[in-house]
Amino acid sequence: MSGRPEIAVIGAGAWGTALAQLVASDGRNVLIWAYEPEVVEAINTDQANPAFLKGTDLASSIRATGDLADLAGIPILLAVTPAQVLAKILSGLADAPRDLVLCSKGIEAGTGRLMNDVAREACPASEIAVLSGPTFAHEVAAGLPTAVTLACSGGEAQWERLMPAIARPTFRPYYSDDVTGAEIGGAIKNVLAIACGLVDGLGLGQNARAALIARGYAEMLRFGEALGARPETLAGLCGLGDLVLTCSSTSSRNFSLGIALGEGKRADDLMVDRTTVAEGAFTAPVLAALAEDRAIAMPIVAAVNAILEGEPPREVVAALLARPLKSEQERRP
Ligand SMILES: NC(=O)c1ccc[n+]([C@@H]2O[C@H](COP(=O)([O-])OP(=O)(O)OC[C@H]3O[C@@H](n4cnc5c(N)ncnc54)[C@H](O)[C@@H]3O)[C@@H](O)[C@H]2O)c1
Ligand SMILES: O=P(O)(O)OC[C@H](O)CO
Repeated sequence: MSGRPEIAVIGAGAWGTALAQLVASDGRNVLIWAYEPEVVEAINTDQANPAFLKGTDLASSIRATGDLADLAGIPILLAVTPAQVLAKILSGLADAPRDLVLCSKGIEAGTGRLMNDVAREACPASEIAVLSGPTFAHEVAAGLPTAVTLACSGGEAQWERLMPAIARPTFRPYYSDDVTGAEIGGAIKNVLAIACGLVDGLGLGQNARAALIARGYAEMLRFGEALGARPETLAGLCGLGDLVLTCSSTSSRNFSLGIALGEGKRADDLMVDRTTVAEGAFTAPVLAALAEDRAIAMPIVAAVNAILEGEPPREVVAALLARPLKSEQERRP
């Protein structure tokens, strides 16, 4: 790499690495921060990240570091860590005016904060944006056509700054200024994907899966409304779009986790040795608690949480089906 990087990526999992490859595809210098020293080494030595994105030859303009201090002065940072460690990692960054684009999907356990709340507190000088949508990392890394929501707290001026950095011929961001809506879609679809995987694992059929997607979307809309998200945001790529992708493919870690739970494996055993992140397992408890505190009817989210806590899936499903019949627009459980 010659010259100062214009973009940095924080987090070298599958998605951070794919985004680095995407933004480097026009020859831009990109610096990626990785948590594991061996990932830094593999990227700098072999232009590869076999631990998290096997089979991709990374662009020569991508370099890696394990030192957050190296990111100082870079005007655009893409934050792509697991949601539960974002606060800790951002607290290690020197605060400075810059564009901070949040690409993680989840809600912080313990605090109930969305990622933009986490980032505003850790990096008050930054302007926050949220990039979210139906995006399997391996497809983006392969240059397959993809579209996302890019919600900019800094409005159109920030969008104009970010476009040249992020849009590419096969990667189409769509503008929004609804940062909260963009985040809620991505966080909740992970929990609903576990629910749809459970349907597969339990052999409950495709009617049940379609019902869960539609009724899960109703839960997403109710939660979004309570937090001030716009329904049209949730009807877009970052909500419905991502729900459709993640609830129907074994490429989704969340969907696959649901299948394994439905087949009778225990959540504790499935989570213990994981190196990749299934965010829905961390979001489900905090989301279920937030919904209960605010009296937002989210029975599917509560059911997923109960199964993650060890309740037998078939009993949880039976209880879900035994609820009183009601209007499709009813807002109570
Ligand atoms: N993979 C995808 O297709 C995809 C697409 C869109 C969004 N996302 C979101 O991006 C975020 C990152 O997911 P991913 O798929 O890139 O990760 P991954 O599952 O591929 O890898 C796990 C990541 O967690 C990091 N990690 C583990 N423990 C850590 C710690 N203590 N501190 C800091 N980092 C630690 C690892 O370094 C690695 O980067 C998640 O919120 C995910 O929902 C993923
Ligand atoms: O593999 P998952 O379930 O984390 O899904 C990845 C992306 O969020 C899909 O948009």
